[in-house]
Amino acid sequence: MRGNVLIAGLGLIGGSIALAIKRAHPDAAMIGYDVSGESLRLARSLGVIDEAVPSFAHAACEADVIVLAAPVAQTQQLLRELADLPLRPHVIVTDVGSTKERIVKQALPLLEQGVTFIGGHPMAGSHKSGVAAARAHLFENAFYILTPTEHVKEEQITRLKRWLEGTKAHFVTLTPKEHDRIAGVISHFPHIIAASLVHQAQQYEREDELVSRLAAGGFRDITRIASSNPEMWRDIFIHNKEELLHLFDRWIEEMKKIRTYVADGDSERIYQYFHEAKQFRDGLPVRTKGAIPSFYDLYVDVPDYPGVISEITGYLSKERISITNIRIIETREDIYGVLRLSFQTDDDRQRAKHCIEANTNYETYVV
Ligand SMILES: NC(=O)c1ccc[n+]([C@@H]2O[C@H](COP(=O)([O-])OP(=O)(O)OC[C@H]3O[C@@H](n4cnc5c(N)ncnc54)[C@H](O)[C@@H]3O)[C@@H](O)[C@H]2O)c1
Ligand SMILES: O=C(O)C(=O)C[C@]1(C(=O)O)C=C[C@@H](O)C=C1
Repeated sequence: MRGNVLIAGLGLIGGSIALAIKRAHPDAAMIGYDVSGESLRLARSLGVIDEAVPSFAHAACEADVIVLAAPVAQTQQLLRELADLPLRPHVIVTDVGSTKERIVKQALPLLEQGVTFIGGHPMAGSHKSGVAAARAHLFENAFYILTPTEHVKEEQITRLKRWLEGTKAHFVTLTPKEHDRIAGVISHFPHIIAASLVHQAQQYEREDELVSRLAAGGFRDITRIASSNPEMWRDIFIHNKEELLHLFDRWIEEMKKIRTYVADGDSERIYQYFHEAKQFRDGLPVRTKGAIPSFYDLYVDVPDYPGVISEITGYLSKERISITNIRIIETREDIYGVLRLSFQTDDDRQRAKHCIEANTNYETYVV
């Protein structure tokens, strides 16, 4: 498709959307706007956009598609500005914000003027922020939620999906309320848990500095998202307040319940608690990105001697196969350890498997 695509907010998500749109529509002109001149310059020099513009209003009036990709409170502000501008009659305006009710409400004046606004939320991301972390494949296989109102015609939704087809995401339509309820439990609330675990460890650290030195595997896994952008999460918590207050109450009840099992030394109930959680967690779809990101993991049995990791990564780097994560799962003296290598795609994982098998006699397997 051809046309001017304006991306307002060139961070992780805006940058990734820009790259995905360009991948599917190379003739589209990707125009970027950001309040940060630095992000704008970086986006231009990384080739994420074709043109950087200093004025949102001017570029919006010339745009065929407008993607708002700023933090949610800023997205509301941009929607306010759009409502006073003479936009092209056929323009499609969308956003990528992690909350939907307040944003869609903010878009009502636009919708009442006959402008197409379709709320959107690609359900994949990272704890990293900024355009340097943007990737065209960030949303591959992820769910991409759309929250059109009754003002929006079906053909406009189809047109937006065509613009976004380079994301290779799966589109799902929800009402803004449904969206905020579900995102509350699987995305927003877990961020508070991660942050509060970190706060708890930090308080313990004041009494014993070994705490952070010993914080390893499990703690790191469960608190990864506590490294996310605090501005973004502050805005999400202000937007989805009602749902989150409800989740706090339920969580406190949940903690009281498991606390009682522990206090009573009720081994049967404690076992059941973990067992049921494991069953539900293990049953979640693994190939779909989203709240539980999918990783393409390859396991390698490696002898426990110094240099084995650099040997393997050396073979992979010669073949230009990039690894997204690397971890030794178990090493004890004199026995084989398990090296877990994570890749962005199944294809990378297959290539890595062949490469390691061709260069070593270490056993590899996919679980
Ligand atoms: N990070 C994730 O995992 C994730 C996933 C899905 C959706 N989202 C949503 O995507 C949006 C962007 O998040 P991100 O992770 O890309 O953040 P980011 O911090 O990487 O990027 C945000 C960008 O918006 C710019 N910005 C701020 N105010 C602006 C304004 N008024 N006009 C134009 N640009 C402005 C910032 O300078 C920055 O470059 C947020 O609404 C967030 O809720 C994030
Ligand atoms: O993987 C991560 O780091 C994320 O936090 C991604 C995540 C999530 O909670 O799943 C964060 C916010 C979004 O709106 C969508 C995705």
